[in-house]
Amino acid sequence: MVAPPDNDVLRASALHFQHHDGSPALQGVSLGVREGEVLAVTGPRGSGKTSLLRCLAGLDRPQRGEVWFDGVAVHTLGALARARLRRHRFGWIDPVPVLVPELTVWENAALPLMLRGTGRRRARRAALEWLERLDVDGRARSRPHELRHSERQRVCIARALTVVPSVLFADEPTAPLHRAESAQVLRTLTAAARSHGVTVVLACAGPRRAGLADRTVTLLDGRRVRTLHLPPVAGPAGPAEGAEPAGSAGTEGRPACSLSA
Ligand SMILES: Nc1ncnc2c1ncn2[C@@H]1O[C@H](COP(=O)(O)OP(=O)(O)OP(=O)(O)O)[C@@H](O)[C@H]1O
Repeated sequence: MVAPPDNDVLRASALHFQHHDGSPALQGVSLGVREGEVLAVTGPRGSGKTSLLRCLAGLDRPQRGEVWFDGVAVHTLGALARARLRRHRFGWIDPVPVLVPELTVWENAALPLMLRGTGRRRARRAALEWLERLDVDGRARSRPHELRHSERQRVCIARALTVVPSVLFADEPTAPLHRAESAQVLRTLTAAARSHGVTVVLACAGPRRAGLADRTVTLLDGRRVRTLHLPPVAGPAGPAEGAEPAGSAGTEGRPACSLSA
């Protein structure tokens, strides 16, 4: 097997993924991510954003298709090798903050570094730096239950950045934050990634949050689309006359969706 001959640090080819219960999530998605790029993956709920990020990060294995990272065929790796790859090269942010309740905030943020073998003192210093950037350094000695939900999410973002991963997968990272806070945190995240050469794959539901990205890829029903035009949902009698498409801000109101090649 030979790596695709291009400059993308991460590449997916014709990914097909379905969940254990048979739900189709990805139906032939291909994309490349350049080194240092901030790529936004947008699309409505259920369009496959999380599934795509999970396949790219080696958390799930596609049933068909290939994932290449830095010359490594991720789709062929066993569970242990994928876990090692994630620990050493990738960062992950979930839409809901999950922290170790027994550890303090700084210990949580330093944990991935310590798991990589960095000493406690150095890991603490790095964690505090990132907590400061995310404006939660004042909470460094608190336990997660003492924080507000949005503060816990900032800690999760700091934790993901502390290791300065090669690729950061951020799945709706600002979902628990209100709009102004969300915009500020996204700016911090993308600026930090740019200054440290971190490649970012960012899933976000709406085009507004994708504004800070270098490029946007849109999914609809597990496929990559060029423009998002949601067709009206057909009932037993067919689409309602003049029905409003249940679209996002990017919807132009035409009852069709154009699929990319
Ligand atoms: N654990 C699961 N088991 C079965 N089907 C699932 C599971 N998670 C997601 N799906 C289905 O897979 C498809 C893609 O979901 P996915 O979560 O990847 O989309 P998404 O764009 O990230 O949506 P959201 O914005 O709601 O997170 C949807 O049809 C969804 O219902």
